[in-house]
Amino acid sequence: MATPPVSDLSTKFEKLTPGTETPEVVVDADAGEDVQSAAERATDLLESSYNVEVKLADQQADVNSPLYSVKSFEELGLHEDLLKGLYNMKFAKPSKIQERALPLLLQNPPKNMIAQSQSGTGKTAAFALTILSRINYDLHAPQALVMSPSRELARQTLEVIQEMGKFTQVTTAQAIKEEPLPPKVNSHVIVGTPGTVADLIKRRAFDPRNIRLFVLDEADNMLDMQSLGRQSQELKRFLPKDCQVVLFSATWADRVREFANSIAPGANQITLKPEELSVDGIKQFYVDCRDQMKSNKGRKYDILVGLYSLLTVSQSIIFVKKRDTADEIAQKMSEKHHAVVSLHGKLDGAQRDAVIDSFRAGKSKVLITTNVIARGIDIANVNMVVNYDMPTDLQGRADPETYLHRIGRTGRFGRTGVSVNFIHDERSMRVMNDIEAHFERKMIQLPDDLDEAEDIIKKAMKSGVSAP
Ligand SMILES: Nc1ncnc2c1ncn2[C@@H]1O[C@H](COP(=O)(O)OP(=O)(O)OP(=O)(O)O)[C@@H](O)[C@H]1O
Repeated sequence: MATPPVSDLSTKFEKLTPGTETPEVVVDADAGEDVQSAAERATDLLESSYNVEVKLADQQADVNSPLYSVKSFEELGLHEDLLKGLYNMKFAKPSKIQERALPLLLQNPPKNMIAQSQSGTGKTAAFALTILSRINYDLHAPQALVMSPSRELARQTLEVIQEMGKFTQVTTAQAIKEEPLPPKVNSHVIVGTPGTVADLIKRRAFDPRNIRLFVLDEADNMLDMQSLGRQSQELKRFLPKDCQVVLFSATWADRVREFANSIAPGANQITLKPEELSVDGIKQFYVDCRDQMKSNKGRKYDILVGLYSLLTVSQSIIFVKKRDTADEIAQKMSEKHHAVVSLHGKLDGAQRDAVIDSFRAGKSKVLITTNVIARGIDIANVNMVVNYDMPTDLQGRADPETYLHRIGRTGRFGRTGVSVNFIHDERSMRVMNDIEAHFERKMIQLPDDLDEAEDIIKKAMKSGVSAP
């Protein structure tokens, strides 16, 4: 059965609660998450007195902002039920990536897409709208497959699709580790991690021949990780030849571009230069702990806690290299009465869900984590990101892509936020300098005096002024 043209869909729609037809799918063994975890090498801060500053209207009026667009959602030719969904989510205007990508994504015959845009600029909505525009709602079978690198991101993306499609008949299923698997999946959209989706296909839980859209979110990350890249490629072999392949990410290291081109041949491409990637609303700082640590005046951890005891931050995320460090810091900060949780690959699925849900609901104020949720997670109240350990690759070299994704957990869609790097030795300084050089952006040193540092961070959070 053919998909009705975008403008014809209204006649086909009846109200239906998303997800009522098919229970959410869940499975076992998920290599996606395991691989992600293996790569983990890498307060209630008193009462919050700062509200996250949002100047969306101003930002969307600035032609140089990635949030600016010439057009409206109506002009992008979206169906009125999707427009309703967008307005219900309080989306007034498309962002630049939405304005540029949507006409290309919706053209017929469909063309593949490899797209890049800064963190927090609305890439999810761009592919979610494409999916919701392309589904044939009369056909009760999976037609879009979305791959995410982590269970947290898969769950979040699923919710976005459900919310955006609230006024359509869309049905969705999630394919993530440790969840019960129905023998047959009939939902229009499956969002999952690659290993679990592969498992679904292996078990013939759905017919892949109906898939018309294959989306790899955070695609560079998946293609860069050998087993995920292989899995994604294998999955693609089961899909129809004319299936539209859509790859989105904020970062595209050169080494994965070739792979991307092979998985999405002939794609339309939207790219940015490294120096265009930094989000202006995120002010980037560092504390140099080297002298204090040398003179035994304080350990790195004491400096972190000292900073947190002074700062009033809405919510924040602290990134560390090892799972044990995450747990240790969480425990010590809890003893100091901060509302802290830790999240990493050692936890089981239910525990991970409980932790992220509690943080999302604002019940905990500080999330300490490894790279496992460095990408995609969208929580508006996060206004500080701390790199307790600088992000490095397995060889100990600077990992600018992970750095950009980590700090991108703040400053979402025009909000302001700060990031603070903890520099404790020559190596971490070198890593930071390499990241500065990569993005052509200097980070600002915070003074040793924590009261002064607090003052600077406070102003940065309020001002929205870019770091030089
Ligand atoms: N046109 C819009 N108007 C208002 N808000 C929007 C619009 N598009 C997206 N948003 C909101 O902006 C936030 C960031 O969007 P999203 O998570 O899609 O960013 P992203 O580009 O995928 O980020 P990342 O690179 O971190 O994955 C979300 O809270 C989303 O609801």
